[in-house]
Amino acid sequence: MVKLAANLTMMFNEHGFLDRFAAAADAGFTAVEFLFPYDHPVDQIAERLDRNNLQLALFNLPPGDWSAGERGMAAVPAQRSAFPGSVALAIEYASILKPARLHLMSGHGRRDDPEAVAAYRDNIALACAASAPLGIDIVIEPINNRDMPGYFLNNFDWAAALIEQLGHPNLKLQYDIYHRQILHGDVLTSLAALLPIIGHVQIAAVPHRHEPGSGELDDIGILQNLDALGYTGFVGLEYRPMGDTVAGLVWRDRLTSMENQ
Ligand SMILES: O=C(O)C(=O)[C@@H](O)CO
Ligand SMILES: [Mg+2]
Repeated sequence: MVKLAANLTMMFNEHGFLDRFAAAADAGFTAVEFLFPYDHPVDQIAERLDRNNLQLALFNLPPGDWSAGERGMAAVPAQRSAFPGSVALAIEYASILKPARLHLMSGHGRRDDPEAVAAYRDNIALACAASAPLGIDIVIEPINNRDMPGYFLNNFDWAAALIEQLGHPNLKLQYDIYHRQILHGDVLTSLAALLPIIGHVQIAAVPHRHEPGSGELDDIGILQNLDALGYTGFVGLEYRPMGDTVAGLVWRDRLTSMENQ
């Protein structure tokens, strides 16, 4: 049975951020994830997790100035001096919130730029070293160019080769099925091949990023396949509900009834 984590940045937007924890628990979730906690005092988030008996699957390191279009700092040479401070902030939150994984975003850049690649490798090493004592994995996620034009990490094979080359024991792949399908397709075969390095999975229907099962792939079949492969991590539900979040959860009932067959 796959372990689902509601993504509180995208789901339950009927409520303010801190109230989404109770809404997710009321809807039957036992785990959540979100993109960025940094606008809220860490103790308030910890209290909501605790009060609602929720595990935290994942959140992201600070992305730079999101409203100015920045989407991470790790592969951005001009951000080298700011990067250690961003890791320190993430570790401050993580030491209290205790997520299973932290997602490190690359930012914009080109993989044929040696300075960007060098910054990325060095910054990954720094983030892995800082999170290892907490028992937390760093995950890196290839993101498609349609949603994030110019994003540095936009290739699954390149990401997998880098993870192998760097050899950090706590560096893993964030496999987002939505991005995978848009970038390369071949979801089932690549899930099986990459399973040993996958630290976190996310899902949304392609192409509109709505509820699983509402797009071009058999998302429920893919989740069953992932389970059969022996994946034991979380699956983050990183989708934008078409309407009311709870009403849209009928797809989850279909998954559960198939799992119980
Ligand atoms: O966009 C995604 O996919 C993510 O997982 C985010 O963490 C980054 O926007
Ligand atoms: Mg994702």
